[in-house]
Amino acid sequence: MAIVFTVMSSMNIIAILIGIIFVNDNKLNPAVMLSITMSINSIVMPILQVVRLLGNIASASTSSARVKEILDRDPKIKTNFEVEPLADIKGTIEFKNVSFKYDDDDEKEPFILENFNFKFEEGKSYAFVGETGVGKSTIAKLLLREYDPTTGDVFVNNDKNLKDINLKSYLDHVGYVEQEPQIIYGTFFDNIRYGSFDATKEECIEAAKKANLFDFINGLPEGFNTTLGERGFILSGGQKQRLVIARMFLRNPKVLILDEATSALDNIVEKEIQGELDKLSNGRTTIVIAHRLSTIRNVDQILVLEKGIGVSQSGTFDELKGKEGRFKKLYEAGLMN
Ligand SMILES: Nc1ncnc2c1ncn2[C@@H]1O[C@H](COP(=O)(O)OP(=O)(O)OP(=O)(O)O)[C@@H](O)[C@H]1O
Repeated sequence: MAIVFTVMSSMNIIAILIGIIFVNDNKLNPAVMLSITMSINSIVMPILQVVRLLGNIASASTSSARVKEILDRDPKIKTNFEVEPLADIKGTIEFKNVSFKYDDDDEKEPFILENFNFKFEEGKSYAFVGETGVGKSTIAKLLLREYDPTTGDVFVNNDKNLKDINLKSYLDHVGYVEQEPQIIYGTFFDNIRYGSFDATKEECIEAAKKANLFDFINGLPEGFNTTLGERGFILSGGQKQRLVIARMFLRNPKVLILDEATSALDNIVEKEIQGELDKLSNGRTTIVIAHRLSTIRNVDQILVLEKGIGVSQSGTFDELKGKEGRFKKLYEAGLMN
């Protein structure tokens, strides 16, 4: 297209130069030359526009072919929306011979989890600990079905393969408290209701009370109608955590995944929040992805992950802290703080 543009412009300039020579030699009237130049321009400009348009059409059709290629791709995670929804999560959740790596196609990439086997009992609490990068959060991602195992399976309700379950209905029963609490632009009501859109104002207030957030919100001039988020009221780290905990009380999930829920808080706030988290976990299958051992004192079972080994130790906090092994090392390294 640039070539056409250059050729057309050059021809235009040449025509003008020839015209000037003719005018100088008195072979052409200046008025006639002006009208010829204007006529040439009025022919050339539309041709250039058409050429430009053709170029745009060509690049748009290449882009739309790329978009189609992406849309036509089979999603890796099958959502099974056509399958009957899961009414509840009951019984065990089991990882059976699960091996996982993020890039299935890369043979050189090592497995993050290799032949991992574990059964979570209904209503009990578990914590994964281990050095950074060992695969703790990956376990949470597999439970949330952000990924499927490379090999092996995850079974819920004792024997239902997670791959075959209606994904939305499963996730409706799973609560996830992530490292960075997500606050949306909206009021406290909107933020607590986020994820349980049918909840009434009374239910939101009840959830805020359970998360120990009610007195704070009620003390604000606009109460639950205070706007949060970007350009709105800014919450502290602890208040954000409480807001997410209130959301969870409202959603009332059967399975709770807490990914380093208290990592960003100071010790005093962390202790206060821990009380609310313990209340929230009560009676639910709870899986904590932990960095600070102080947050998992009360869980039923701690699993220590080690690179290349998988689960190297398991037991209660008190059992593990007295035993030789990785947990004792982590404990003595000051991860209690
Ligand atoms: N989306 C991803 N794509 C590719 N590799 C990833 C991805 N997410 C994590 N990893 C890699 O997988 C390994 C395990 O990560 P994971 O986050 O599960 O570890 P972790 O034990 O939770 O670590 P941390 O304590 O630092 O959060 C790490 O080597 C990490 O770099």
